[in-house]
Amino acid sequence: MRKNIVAGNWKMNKNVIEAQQLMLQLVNYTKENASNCEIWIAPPALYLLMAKDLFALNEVGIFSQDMSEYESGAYTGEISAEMLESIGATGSIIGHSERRQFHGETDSHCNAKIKLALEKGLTPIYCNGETLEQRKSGKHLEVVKNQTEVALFTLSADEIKKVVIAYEPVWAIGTGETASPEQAQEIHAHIRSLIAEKYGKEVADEISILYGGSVKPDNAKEIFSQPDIDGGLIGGAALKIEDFSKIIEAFNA
Ligand SMILES: O=C[C@H](O)COP(=O)(O)O
Repeated sequence: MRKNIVAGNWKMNKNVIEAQQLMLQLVNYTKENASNCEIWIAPPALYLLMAKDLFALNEVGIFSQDMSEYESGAYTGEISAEMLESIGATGSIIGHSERRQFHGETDSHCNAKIKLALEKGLTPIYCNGETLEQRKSGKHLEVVKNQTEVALFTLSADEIKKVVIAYEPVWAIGTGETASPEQAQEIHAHIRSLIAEKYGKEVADEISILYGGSVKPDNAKEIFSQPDIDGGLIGGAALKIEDFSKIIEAFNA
């Protein structure tokens, strides 16, 4: 079901004490403040169990930042969908551009991971987006189309409805440069229309599409107010409760 979501991707930040402190701040924040969106966090994998414990009584979704395309076995360093399911995780980020850039992840890998996640009842947050070069050469719509088709279009209508998509232009990640609300809206509408063409409008309208790339307290409201933008996947600004909470509050009237 389409919902408004603010998801924090902590990436490779915070030692265990700092992670615990930020989680406790978020536990307190969510106890004291009602919000008009779902709140999800993706801490480093090492802290997922701690997150499950600390948020046991809060409605905060707990996500891994990646998961394996393999089911189980001799894959050193990997975390499986089944492991995530077994600790009660909500889901996993899949295909983040940093995984693509530094670990050679492709949309075919994403497709395999998404299927495994769905089989285990996990919510995949599938990330896509173009590089600066691709945008400058006017290929952004085509790139995102290709990514979306390869990663998602082998899914059934029932399956794709359970996927959350995060459009993250690579040139806006951690750079302080944000896509304008209009640029982001253009791609979000494009993704939704691709899904509508393939699966029908009803299915497309059920899918939450998040924007990621230098979302901050001072630009969140304008970005989230676009008709096809259902929230954000937040990096740097998810690392401080003051910033993250203000972004959550961008959904308040
Ligand atoms: O996963 C989050 C995105 O990569 C955005 O990161 P950022 O908010 O630091 O630009």
